[in-house]
Amino acid sequence: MAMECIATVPRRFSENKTKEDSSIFDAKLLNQHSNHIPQQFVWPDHEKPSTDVQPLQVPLIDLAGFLSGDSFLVSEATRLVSEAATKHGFFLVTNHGVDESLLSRAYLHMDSFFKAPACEKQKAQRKWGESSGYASSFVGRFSSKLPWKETLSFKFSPEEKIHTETVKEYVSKKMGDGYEDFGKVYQEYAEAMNTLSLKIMELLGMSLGLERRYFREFFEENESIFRLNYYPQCKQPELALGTGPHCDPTSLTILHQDQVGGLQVFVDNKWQSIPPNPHSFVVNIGDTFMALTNGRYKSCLHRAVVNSERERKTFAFFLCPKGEKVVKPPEELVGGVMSGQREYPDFTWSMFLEFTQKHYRADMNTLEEFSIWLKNRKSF
Ligand SMILES: C=C1C[C@]23C[C@H]1CC[C@H]2[C@]1(C)CCC[C@@](C)(C(=O)O)[C@H]1[C@@H]3C(=O)O
Ligand SMILES: O=C(O)CCC(=O)C(=O)O
Ligand SMILES: [Fe+2]
Repeated sequence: MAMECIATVPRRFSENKTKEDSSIFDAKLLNQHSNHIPQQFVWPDHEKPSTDVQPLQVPLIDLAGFLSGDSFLVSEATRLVSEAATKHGFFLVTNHGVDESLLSRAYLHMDSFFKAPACEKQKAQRKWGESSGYASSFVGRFSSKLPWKETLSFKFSPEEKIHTETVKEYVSKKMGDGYEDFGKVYQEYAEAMNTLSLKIMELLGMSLGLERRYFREFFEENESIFRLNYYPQCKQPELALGTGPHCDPTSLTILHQDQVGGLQVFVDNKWQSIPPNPHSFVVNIGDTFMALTNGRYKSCLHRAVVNSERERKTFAFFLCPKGEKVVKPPEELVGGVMSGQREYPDFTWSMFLEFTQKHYRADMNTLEEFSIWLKNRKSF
């Protein structure tokens, strides 16, 4: 990997930062230079991490069992998914068919990128309003409650459907020579997530009493986001958050976390942890899928905490429909035995994504705020 740039020492964080300032967040240097984290990374008391967090029991779905067609295994999988998705939207998937060696290669390459000098990472710097690219500290985007993480996000569409820039082409364009293997492993990972997400869409469709292919066809052509989350060690983890409290605005999130732990979900009025399980993926419903089910399946509040001992790494694949597809629930989930009441307006993912990238920081109210924003736009 080319290291032609000279490591730049990041300018110190000071109170009078302007939004335009793209100060480099180099946690290693921040950690070495002070026992206190910059004020911009300190969260308000009511959002600071809690200490006595217990594990949340989420069902472990045997995906191979579901796909085998065995009637008992199918009914067991659909029952467990229906219960979890109706309550909090989180479940684990095992026997998923993703190659373990792909996972270990993906983690290895993550180290090589996030441990590179800041100016090397900045070659892929996220541009304002864009959902792809490298982001550190988010200081150019938010002025307070900064997440203690660095992220590298890619756009992904299954090539056989619409030819868009692939992950490996993006990496080559942004990072140049020496990143061929890096681009290849994340292209392969994103393709594996696309395959896995469509299988899960079959399971979700059946669990709602729809045709098995209903949601699979809705997402066959997708314009998804694949994100690497790197959470450096933090000197004051009791004051910071790796990722703040939010519901994913997307449709379905497939997350792999390393062995460190830190993902928490707000269920039954308290924060509960999802312990690491290397052989499974954490899957959660997002706002867009909640709208597609007319509110039947829940997009749930969650966050990531950090620690002072170990860095933490996770991969998040966010399945999103084609940008211009209209997001509206099937009649079966609105009429019939249902109240006939629509919970959310029709919208497109491209509008919702633009809302989160240019107008509103995703939190626990994103979908409601977006619905209001849409109505206000229409009344002009
Ligand atoms: C569509 C997206 C916006 C975010 C990345 C994906 C799905 C999750 C969103 C996010 C992680 C929710 C918390 C706030 C956020 C700003 C972050 O911490 O990164 C969100 C992402 C984003 O807007 O970049
Ligand atoms: O990294 C994690 O544990 C969660 C990250 C997350 O929720 C997100 O990126 O949307
Ligand atoms: Fe999330």
